[in-house]
Amino acid sequence: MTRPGPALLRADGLSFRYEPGRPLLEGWSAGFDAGEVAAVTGPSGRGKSTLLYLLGLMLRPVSGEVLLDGEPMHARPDRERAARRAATFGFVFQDAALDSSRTVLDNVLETALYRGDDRRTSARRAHALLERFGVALRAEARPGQVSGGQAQRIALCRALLGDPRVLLADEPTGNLDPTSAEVVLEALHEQAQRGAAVVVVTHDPALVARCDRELVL
Ligand SMILES: Nc1ncnc2c1ncn2[C@@H]1O[C@H](COP(=O)(O)OP(=O)(O)OP(=O)(O)O)[C@@H](O)[C@H]1O
Repeated sequence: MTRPGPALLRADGLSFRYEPGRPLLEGWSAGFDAGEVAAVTGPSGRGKSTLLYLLGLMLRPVSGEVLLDGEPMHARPDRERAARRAATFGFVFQDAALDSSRTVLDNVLETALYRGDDRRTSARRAHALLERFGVALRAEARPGQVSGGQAQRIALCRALLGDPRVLLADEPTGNLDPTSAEVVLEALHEQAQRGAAVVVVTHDPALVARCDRELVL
């Protein structure tokens, strides 16, 4: 009999607090499978963004583990965690987190170039993504010259550029009109259909209703 493999991404007994601070997570566990869009919801300040940082290997838990393909990541050295992050994860930060000193295109290319991907191939793909999300004309602009909603779509382009196996998105439709939000939601589902585990932090009940599962923090 074949047993199901490990979840693509798994949180196992995660505890975390900022120092000094009250515990945000205590023994939190969940699995995220390929092909699934999971929503993480809960009141403001409960630790949803922090959970994404833990899942995305940007923070280390106080105790517990994040497992990628069943492999525990806690004890891996920073350099290996960063390399795994660049190879596996796409991250859409809540405030887009674009570097204002670089053009939009260079922001989208940032992780790909860190990974050592070919610049010309990556740039072609970046242009196609910017086109798809309606921000191609802004490719040579600086992030300070684009709107909040455009910045959010640019951040999504950066996250999708490497065809990530895990896509972590923090309020990815927060600044968007309904039509643009729909385009983003479709992109999240498409990435899941391509075999990614997608985790979306959101306060939007309409978005939650369109996810496969809701985890309430
Ligand atoms: N770097 C930090 N140092 C100390 N405390 C922090 C830090 N980042 C966040 N916090 C605190 O941790 C708590 C959880 O923050 P977090 O952003 O994870 O919550 P959230 O659920 O995503 O909130 P929201 O829905 O408002 O975005 C908050 O009280 C916040 O002030």
